[in-house]
Amino acid sequence: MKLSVKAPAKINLSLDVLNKREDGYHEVKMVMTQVDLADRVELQSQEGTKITVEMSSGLVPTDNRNLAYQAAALLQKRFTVNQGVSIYIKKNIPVAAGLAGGSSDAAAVLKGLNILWDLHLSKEELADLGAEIGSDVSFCVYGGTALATGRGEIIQPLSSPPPCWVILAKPPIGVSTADVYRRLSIDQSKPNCSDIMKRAIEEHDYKKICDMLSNDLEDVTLKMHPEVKQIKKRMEKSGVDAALMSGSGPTVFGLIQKEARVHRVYNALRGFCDQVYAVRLISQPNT
Ligand SMILES: C[C@@](CO)(OP(=O)(O)O)[C@H](O)COP(=O)(O)OP(=O)(O)OC[C@H]1O[C@@H](n2ccc(N)nc2=O)[C@H](O)[C@@H]1O
Ligand SMILES: Nc1ncnc2c1ncn2[C@@H]1O[C@H](COP(=O)(O)OP(=O)(O)O)[C@@H](O)[C@H]1O
Repeated sequence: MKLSVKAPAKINLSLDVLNKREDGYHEVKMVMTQVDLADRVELQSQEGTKITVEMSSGLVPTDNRNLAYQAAALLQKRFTVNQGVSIYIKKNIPVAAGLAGGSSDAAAVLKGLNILWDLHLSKEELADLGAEIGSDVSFCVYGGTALATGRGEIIQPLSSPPPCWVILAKPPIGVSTADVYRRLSIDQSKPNCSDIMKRAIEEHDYKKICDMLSNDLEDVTLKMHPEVKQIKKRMEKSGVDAALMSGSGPTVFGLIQKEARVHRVYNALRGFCDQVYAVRLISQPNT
């Protein structure tokens, strides 16, 4: 049997870092949402118990360091599955970009193998397993839009934000999430933006969503990589409604509601940065 699962990218509309925990992770509160830039994950049963991964892009290892491999191995071990799988990933999401491409691939494998291997696990159970692979995997299992707390693995689904275009621009640098968290100094007095962002989404208030875009990790990455700051400035000047860096970066996204403006912004960024995408928010959870 063969199965194909879509693995969409995410952006962080807000990201508050609350404190550093004893286990080395940071307690966060963030509003995340998916966009229609997606990898395609193909799963095919294979003889024996071997797990193999192939990718269209050579940038990511295909051995047990691959998050898709880890997802399959986790299910196989936890539920003593006596079957193998070959995984092919058509990579469309830029790697190490703050867009959770690897986490989304892992979530797609969990969801796909749940069907292929007849495991009958609930979304909650899949999300709990996802948290063992990475902090962003649980959100990717749910998909859509959500408030994420804990280290990012506690998910409260939210309604969809008002429809809009999203311009993504990724400079040719990779950013290590661990490195960005390590360099952050937490400002405890800073107001918490995610609660207001959550309310703005519930109220379907596009202007408030734009006004409240906020990311505590942005300053850290902008200081390390001034070219990210340049891209953000360029985006703001070219006419987006609001712009922000996603996750630990370096991708910057801009929100636009007027379709007539999308081409202008896209072209202004294309002259400046190789990887630019004009996509839309996904309005329904990806089941
Ligand atoms: C920053 C965010 C925002 O959505 O996204 P990305 O920029 O990676 O897309 C996430 O918090 C990233 O999630 P993810 O990429 O799954 O992180 P993990 O693999 O769990 O952790 C990588 C490393 O980041 C640090 N880390 C991660 C999450 C967290 N809440 N606190 C941390 O301090 C830890 O040092 C950890 O070893
Ligand atoms: N299937 C995968 N796709 C992308 N990256 C992966 C995958 N498996 C493991 N990785 C590793 O995970 C790291 C983070 O990748 P990614 O999920 O693309 O970025 P981010 O965490 O910034 O959103 C990279 O260093 C990459 O080598």
